[in-house]
Amino acid sequence: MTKHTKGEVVLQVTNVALTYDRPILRDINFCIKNIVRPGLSQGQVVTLIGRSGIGKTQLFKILSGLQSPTAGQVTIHNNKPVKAGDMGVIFQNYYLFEWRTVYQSLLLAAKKNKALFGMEKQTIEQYAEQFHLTGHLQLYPKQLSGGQRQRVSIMQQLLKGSDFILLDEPFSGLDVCMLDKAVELLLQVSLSDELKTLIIVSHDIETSVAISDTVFILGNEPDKAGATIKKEIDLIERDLAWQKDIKQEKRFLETISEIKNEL
Ligand SMILES: Nc1ncnc2c1ncn2[C@@H]1O[C@H](COP(=O)(O)OP(=O)(O)OP(=O)(O)O)[C@@H](O)[C@H]1O
Repeated sequence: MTKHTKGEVVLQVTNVALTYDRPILRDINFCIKNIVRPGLSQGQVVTLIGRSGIGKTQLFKILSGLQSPTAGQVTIHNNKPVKAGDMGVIFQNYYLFEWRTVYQSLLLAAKKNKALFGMEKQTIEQYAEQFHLTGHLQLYPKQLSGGQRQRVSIMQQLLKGSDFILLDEPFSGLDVCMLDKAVELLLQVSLSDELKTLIIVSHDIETSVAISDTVFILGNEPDKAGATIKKEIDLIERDLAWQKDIKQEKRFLETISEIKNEL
């Protein structure tokens, strides 16, 4: 197994509950720790899995600071309560400003990042090359394919400089080719910085687990109203993380069955 240590807590969820006319989420407690791998800039990739309607989107919104929980709190680095804007959020439909060119949108994002002051244009061009978008910078979003929109959305969040990127169903609606590219892209993003933390909410269990180091299963427990984290699976401990072609391996398929049984 690759040598690694788990360091500081980068995100902590404490006693989070959400109630509308009935309890939706209860007693949500988990943390994400910074993974350190010698000689490698390795971010965290975490997947949140649960059956339809269980509360994944609600938890996603709470994690991103876009929604306040009824109780409990989410904190990031050094116990700072999370607020809207702290996290880069990529929604399923890759929302983009339709009336701005790709370049104009990216420039707006880059200008929010003080660390890029004076280097915005140069950084956009570098990312565009890396993400195969150089020839698309002067186009409007309606002139892009689904995969290109996704790459622009991810670039936007990277330019803003957020350590956390939350992705809602990043694999839905992609064909097999694009799916492979999206996976490659997310891995590339996770390797760009040790503190970069990707949190993925997805129905595509196989794909998201294959690129994750930790899986959290959101589900119901008998006789208790509201969903909670039923199980945390450390894929590093199981020697299933950071491995190419892991999807074919028996051990991986057993973990997928275990997850499905929990849903
Ligand atoms: N504003 C609201 N008022 C009342 N109930 C709500 C509200 N928003 C969501 N819910 C309920 O919260 C529950 C969880 O919804 P959520 O969208 O988080 O599910 P999900 O796990 O993301 O589902 P899916 O995978 O189908 O997208 C659902 O039962 C839903 O009806």
